[in-house]
Amino acid sequence: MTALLDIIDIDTAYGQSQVLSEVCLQIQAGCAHALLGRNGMGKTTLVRSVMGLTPPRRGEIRFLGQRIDGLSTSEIARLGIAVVPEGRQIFPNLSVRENLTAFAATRSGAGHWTLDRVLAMFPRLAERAANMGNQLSGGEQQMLAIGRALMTNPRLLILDEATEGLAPLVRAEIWRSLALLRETGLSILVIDKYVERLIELVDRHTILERGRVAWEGDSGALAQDRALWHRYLGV
Ligand SMILES: Nc1ncnc2c1ncn2[C@@H]1O[C@H](COP(=O)(O)OP(=O)(O)OP(=O)(O)O)[C@@H](O)[C@H]1O
Repeated sequence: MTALLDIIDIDTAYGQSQVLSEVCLQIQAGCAHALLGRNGMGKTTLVRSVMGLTPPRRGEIRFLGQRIDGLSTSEIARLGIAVVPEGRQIFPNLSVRENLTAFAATRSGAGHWTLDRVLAMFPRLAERAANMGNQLSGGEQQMLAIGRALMTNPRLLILDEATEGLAPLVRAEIWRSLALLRETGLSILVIDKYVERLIELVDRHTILERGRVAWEGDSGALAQDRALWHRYLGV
C-alpha cells in the first residue's frame, strides 16, 4: 500500500550545520503519528523539510507516491499538507471568521471542511466569530490556527507544539479536538511533549535524538517502556 507520507533516508542541514541524518518516517492514510524528542533534536526541521522550507540535501520525500522534495512550499500545501506552526501565526487584524475563510480550499475527496463545520468543532470560536485575531486568548488562537488549517481541506494535518504554553484546561480542550479530528479519519502528524496524551491519541511514534531516529513503534510499546521516556524525552 502506498503510504500517505513517506520520508526516505533524508539528511537536512542549515548551511554547514547538519541537523537531520538518515531520517525515515512513514504515515499511512487515516493514521495519527507522533514525533517526539527533547528540544533541539530536529522535530521542527523535519516539518520544514516536508514543507520544502528547508529541503533535504539527500533522500526522498513522497506524498501519495509522488516525490515532493524539490517542490515549492505552496505546491506541497496544494497537494494537501497543512501545518499548524509553532507560534500559531494567525492574522491579528482579521476577524475569526475572516481568518478561517481566507484559507478555504475545495479539494475533492478530502475532508469537506466548511466554516460551519469548523465552528461546530470549536464552539468557542463560534462565540467569537466576529472578534479580531488579536482579541483572542492563547487557546482560542490555537483553535483558530487549527481551524484555519482544516479550511484548506488537508489530507495530512501537521501540528507543531499545538499545546505549548497553554493552561491545562485549554490544553485538554485542544486534545479533545484532536481526538475528534482523528475520529473523522484525518491523518495527523503531531509534535508535542505530553507523551501520555500522545499515547492515547496516536497509533505510532517516532523519537528523534540529535537528528536521527532513535526509536519507532506503536503506542502499546511506548506505553510499556518507561526507560525510553526517560532516555529520550527526559520524563
Ligand atoms: N534556521 C536555523 N539555522 C540554523 N540552525 C537551526 C535553525 N533552526 C534550527 N536550527 C538548529 O537545528 C537544531 C534542531 O532544531 P529544531 O527546531 O528542528 O528542533 P526541535 O526538535 O523542533 O526543537 P524545539 O522543540 O526546541 O523546537 C537545533 O540545534 C537548532 O539550533
